Amino acid sequence: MRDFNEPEAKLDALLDTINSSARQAIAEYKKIGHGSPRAIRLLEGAYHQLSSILAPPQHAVMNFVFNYNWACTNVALRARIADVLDEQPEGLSVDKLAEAVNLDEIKTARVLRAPTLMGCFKEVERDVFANNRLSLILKSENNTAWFARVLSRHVSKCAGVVYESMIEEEFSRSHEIDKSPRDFVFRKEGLKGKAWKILNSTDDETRNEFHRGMFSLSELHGASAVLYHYPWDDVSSVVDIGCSVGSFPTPLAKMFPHLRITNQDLPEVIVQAKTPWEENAPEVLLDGRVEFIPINFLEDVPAVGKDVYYLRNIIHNWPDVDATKIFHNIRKAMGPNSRVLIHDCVMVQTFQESGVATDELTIAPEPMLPNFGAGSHRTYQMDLIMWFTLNSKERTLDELKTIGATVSLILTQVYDLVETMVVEFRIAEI
Ligand SMILES: C[S@@+](CC[C@H](N)C(=O)[O-])C[C@H]1O[C@@H](n2cnc3c(N)ncnc32)[C@H](O)[C@@H]1O
Repeated sequence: MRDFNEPEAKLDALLDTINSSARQAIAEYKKIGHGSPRAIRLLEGAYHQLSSILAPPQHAVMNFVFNYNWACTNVALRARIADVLDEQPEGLSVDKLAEAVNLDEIKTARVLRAPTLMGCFKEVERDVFANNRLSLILKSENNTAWFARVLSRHVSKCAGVVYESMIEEEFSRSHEIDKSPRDFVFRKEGLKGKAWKILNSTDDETRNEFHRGMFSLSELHGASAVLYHYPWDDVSSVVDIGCSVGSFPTPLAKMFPHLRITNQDLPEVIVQAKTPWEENAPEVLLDGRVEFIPINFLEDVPAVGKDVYYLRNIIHNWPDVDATKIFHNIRKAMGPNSRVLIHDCVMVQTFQESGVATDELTIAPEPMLPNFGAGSHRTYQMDLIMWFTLNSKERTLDELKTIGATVSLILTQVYDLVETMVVEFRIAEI
């Protein structure tokens, strides 16, 4: 056992973790083109922790704010620079590139150099840029490009007023959904609109942006891992509550032909929800294994007596009072063998709490922070996005348990899928 009170032992252990996780990621990269999320979580967490110990403090701290890569990425996305470069795999001089996207040449080069430093785009010779493995993701055909565009354009605006929203009387101590920094921005700009009305808007561009963003989030989170990790063979019916346009239930139906699936979302979404099924899984529609039922889950009870009530990226959208209403309505629909699956990012503390069960969670090896530190970067950023846009949050397992307990549901199983977790609840036996 190493004594981590000795600073050197700590540094050596972090270096060992970097070494072993990097070796694992390299082996995976050779096979599938990238390291697995599990290896990358360890690697990112360990090297950030090591560098924050070794670097001058002002250097480490200023890196938090010396970070305008989001602004440069936003320009690249909106000007579709990766699409233009894609036609010139050997590289394109910045004067021609700037002309093609109708921007200033000198500014375009500066916008590209900051992400290039981080490995996104390549300067093949002075003022000649080309795509590389990372910048190809920014091509407009990719869902990730759309999600990155929404975050860097809209959410960054909400982030800019967080402190103001925390000291303005009406917003400061409110945890209601319509008192988010986004609402603060809207009020300042004289705009109106509830978040879900806008996201499910009748304006095709906004709606398309949102739907592609949701597909991207699921890709980013590797959320399809739930298809392989949950025992779907043991259930026969699944309700996807807040299904959107079906990025989860369509592959589920294809992989498990015995399942009967109910899609539930707001009426305006259910109208659009059939199209992707017609395009991607028409055989399931023809089999009659899938149904579409509109719902307002804050008020209505979902389809009754099904085996699984699955909610992905739903509970994190709602403050506690609304999340409790959703649980309450589902509880009314459940039969004795039903279970609820909450599929969200789950917050794990940066410290080891004595007496708090960690269930099935993977805890990082010492001397790393128990939650892998920077290896959990995206989870903590998602939590902030939920706050900035919906005054909501990602939750800890204990917070989820507390909401479940209000309707006599107990946590029975946790599946740690690295970027997200699937948390199973069943009716508590009395
Ligand atoms: C963040 S999206 C998640 C979509 C999908 N579960 C996924 O992971 O891709 C949230 C979904 O909740 C739906 N929603 C919002 N408010 C709702 C309500 N009151 N009743 C039913 N669905 C609602 C939205 O229309 C949207 O499709």
